[in-house]
Amino acid sequence: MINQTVQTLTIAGTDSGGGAGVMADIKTMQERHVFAAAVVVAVTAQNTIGVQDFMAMPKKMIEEQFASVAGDLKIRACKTGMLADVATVEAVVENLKKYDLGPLTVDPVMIAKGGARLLSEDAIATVRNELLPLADLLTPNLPEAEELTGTKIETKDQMTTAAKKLQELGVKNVIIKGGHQTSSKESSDFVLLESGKSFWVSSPRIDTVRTHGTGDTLSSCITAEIAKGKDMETAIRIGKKYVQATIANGIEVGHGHGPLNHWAKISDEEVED
Ligand SMILES: Nc1ncnc2c1ncn2[C@@H]1O[C@H](COP(=O)(O)OP(=O)(O)O)[C@@H](O)[C@H]1O
Ligand SMILES: Cc1ncc(COP(=O)(O)OP(=O)(O)O)c(N)n1
Repeated sequence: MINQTVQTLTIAGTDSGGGAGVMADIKTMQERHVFAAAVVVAVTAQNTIGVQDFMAMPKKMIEEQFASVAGDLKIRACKTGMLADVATVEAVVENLKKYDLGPLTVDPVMIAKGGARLLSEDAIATVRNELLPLADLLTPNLPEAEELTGTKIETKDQMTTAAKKLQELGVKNVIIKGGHQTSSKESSDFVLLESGKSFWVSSPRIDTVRTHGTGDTLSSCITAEIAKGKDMETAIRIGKKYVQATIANGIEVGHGHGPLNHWAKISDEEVED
């Protein structure tokens, strides 16, 4: 008898250009050897140059996708990405409460690298008050952590304080990503675990414009590792190694912020599944 394949779910928006959102999530999960399903909550017309347009899915369609997935698959871990607006966040929260989809990683996507808003301003409070308390892991970048905590974050000390504030909002584990700190030679993310343990995961900053989808890739890799049964710290460390490899081994696609190389491999001891 064949063991059941580890199944994961992304709940996010699509990227027609293939670099971010559901597309980056599925490529990452596939590369990390788990099966990926998707509840598409928004569709974007997007490429490496920017987001040209987007449309959120109607509530009924979101509900039906959740029912289809939960009615057939055994999801071991899931993640959220772009959630567009208040109605979409509320629909996702309702369905996350309804079905057992395993540990939840929330990537609170707000603004794309090109500057386009992927979450309406009035939906930030809904994410903070309704979605965050459901999250096993929250993965904000610096501007997202600033919005969610209502504080300016410019220093490492401010990152650690913000992580504590985010935990107070009901999130179990937090990783604040430092990718936007472009003046630093290292790309350092701060992790605060449920146990109170905290640490930095750092890697050399790579000087490239090909960083479209870094946040999605990190959060979906961590989700895949959690689904495979890795503990939170190990899953985060593998996620960081994988995202570094996908940036370091760049591919040439498009004319703007190019996508990552999801084929990039990390060494066997980190893959160990
Ligand atoms: N130029 C870079 N070199 C190395 N790592 C990077 C670089 N840019 C981002 N990262 C890493 O990619 C991950 C995603 O970070 P970030 O870009 O801040 O998220 P987002 O895509 O959500 O804005 C983090 O682990 C961060 O440290
Ligand atoms: C549909 C969609 N979802 C998420 C993002 C943002 O992805 P992220 O990994 O934060 O990468 P950048 O936008 O910062 O390149 C997106 N662009 N589209």
